[in-house]
Order: sequence, then structure tokens, then C-alpha cells
Amino acid sequence: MSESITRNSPPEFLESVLWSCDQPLPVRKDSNRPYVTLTFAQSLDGKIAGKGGKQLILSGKESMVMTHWMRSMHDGILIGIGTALNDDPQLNTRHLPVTAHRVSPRPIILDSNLRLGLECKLLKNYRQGSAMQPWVVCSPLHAEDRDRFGRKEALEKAGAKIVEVPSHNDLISIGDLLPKLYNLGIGTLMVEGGSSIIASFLAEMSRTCDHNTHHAVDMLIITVAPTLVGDDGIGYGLGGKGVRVSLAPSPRVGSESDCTQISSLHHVHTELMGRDTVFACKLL
Ligand SMILES: NC(=O)C1=CN([C@@H]2O[C@H](COP(=O)(O)OP(=O)(O)OC[C@H]3O[C@@H](n4cnc5c(N)ncnc54)[C@H](O)[C@@H]3O)[C@@H](O)[C@H]2O)C=CC1
Ligand SMILES: Nc1nc(O)c(N)c(N[C@@H]2O[C@H](COP(=O)(O)O)[C@@H](O)[C@H]2O)n1
Repeated sequence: MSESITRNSPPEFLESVLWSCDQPLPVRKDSNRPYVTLTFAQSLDGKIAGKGGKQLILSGKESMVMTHWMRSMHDGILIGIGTALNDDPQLNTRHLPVTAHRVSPRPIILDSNLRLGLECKLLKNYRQGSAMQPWVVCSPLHAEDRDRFGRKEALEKAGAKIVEVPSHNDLISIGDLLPKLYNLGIGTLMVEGGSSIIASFLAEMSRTCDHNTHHAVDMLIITVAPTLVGDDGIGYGLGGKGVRVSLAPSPRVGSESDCTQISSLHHVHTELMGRDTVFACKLL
């Protein structure tokens, strides 16, 4: 079996691009939000799921184990309600060797209207004592909002903690979410998807860079699997018209005149993991 699958500590490259247990967290200009790692797996044609959102196992064994190491390194793991309903994920570190010190992050679900199922694996695992309590982030509740109050109560009874954060058009404001999570003790946050969440974080990243304010994402770690999904598959956008994220320096992305550089991603590492390629880029 490959050494990367059986080792008892994270792959070296992960510790070098993120942090290792015996190193302090990377210093950021702003300290009122978590360190944010945006990460997902995609096909060669840029798809993260199949037709109609069908969940695809794109990562091979080696990169999947790497993803579970990454999970173990973060305080929280964030997904959108689309992924929670579609995939019913566990978001734990079960692919790590039994001999490794496995710590699973706290699941955080962006669920503006409290649609999470009471019998989902995230809640079941918590009730069985094998996972941390999931936090469900919703839009602020108002007194007249009886249906949502009912769902809030049901979710709390099922084990969830409900966190209210301002939203616009039913999308939780990322700019308000991050300081809130930080104040609740999330120092490091892994954002796993899905498609709309990736687009929102990339858009927020672009917006904050554009205005030269604090960034929303620190590190982008993308696994690319050598497979083609086809046009029916689900991709991810950059979260809006005119949003462009370019690599800097960027000799291959076009001339200055045809590419407005809103934000700069700096390539820090490329790692081959089995048949997959993992790219790590950091935002400066
Ligand atoms: N290949 C990979 O690494 C991954 C693939 N996926 C795939 O992604 C697909 C799910 O993607 P989506 O349907 O887009 O669901 P999603 O997981 O991105 O959730 C989107 C929903 O979250 C809610 N939301 C609240 N605040 C939001 C905000 N600020 N920005 C965006 N959404 C917000 C909205 O109700 C929205 O419809 C599934 O097919 C899943 O298998 C999901 C995660 C990782
Ligand atoms: N790294 C990675 N590779 C893939 O091929 C994937 N499909 C995903 N998906 C993400 O992992 C979640 C499933 O997690 P569990 O196995 O249930 O712990 C899924 O919902 C996506 O967030 N990731």
C-alpha cells in the first residue's frame, strides 16, 4: 500500500502549505476571522458533480486520505445545504489509519431556511457520540416566522446548534459569517463546497481583494482527477459577472488589456497523489 495512505501524520506538503502541529498558525493581517482553506475535487473538465448533482467520487484513495488529513487539521468544516441534502456527508476523518490521531472538525452547514434533515448522518453521528455538534447557520429569525421557528426547535431537539447570521436574498453573508465563527472559537475553517458555496467564497475573495480589504480565503487546495464528466456535470463559477481570479504573475492568462486582475492567487505547491494532481495556491 502507498506510504501516503498508511502514514500517521499529514502529507508533508500539507504541513508546509498550511501549518504543522508544532508551528503557530500563519499570521494574517486581519485577526477577526478564521484562517480559511477553500478546497474541493474536480474533473479535468472542471466538474465537481455529475448530471443533476449526482455525487461523484473523483478523488483517488491517496488524495481522499489527504483530504481527511486536511479535515483533521481544521477546527470547522463548512458546506452548503445543497451538499448536505444531496450527499448526506459525514465530514469526518474515517479514512485516516486507525493508528493515527484522528480529530474530526466541527460540521458547519449554511442553511438559510433550516432545511437540514433531522435524520442526516451529521446529526446522527453527533447523537451517537462519534462527532462534534453540527452548527446550522440560518438567516435571522423573526417573531412572525412560525415555520422557521418550528424547524429551529426540531433541529435543536435533534442535536444542532443554530447560529443566526445576516443574509441577502437568502444567502448568508460571508463577510458577517467569518467573524461570527471566529468569535465562537473557529480559528481554522475548511470550506468544502458545493458549487454555490465555492462561487460565493470565490466572489467574496475577489470582492475583498478588489477593495483591498481583508480577504475571505487564505488558501485554495484543489484536487484534479484525470477524468472527464461531460457537459451535464455540475461545475462552479466565480460568483458573478466580471469576477476574474488570475494567477500572479500571470504570463499565461492573457495580456493586461484583456484580463482585469481583481485578485492574485500565488501558486505555492503542486503534488502528485496517486493518479490525481493537487494544486495549492495562496492569496496574498
Ligand atoms: N467534488 C467536490 O469536492 C464536492 C462536490 N460537491 C457537490 O456539489 C453539489 C452541491 O452544490 P449546490 O447545489 O450548489 O449546493 P451547496 O452545497 O453549494 O449549497 C448551496 C445552498 O446553500 C445555501 N446558502 C446559504 N448561504 C449561502 C451562500 N452565501 N452562498 C451560497 N449558498 C448559500 C443556499 O440555500 C444555497 O442554495 C452536490 O452535487 C455535491 O455532490 C459538494 C462538495 C464538494
Ligand atoms: N475531496 C473530495 N473528493 C471527492 O471526490 C468528493 N466527491 C468530495 N466530496 C465532498 O466530501 C463530502 C463527502 O464526505 P464524507 O465521505 O461523507 O465524509 C461530500 O459531501 C463533499 O463535500 N471531496
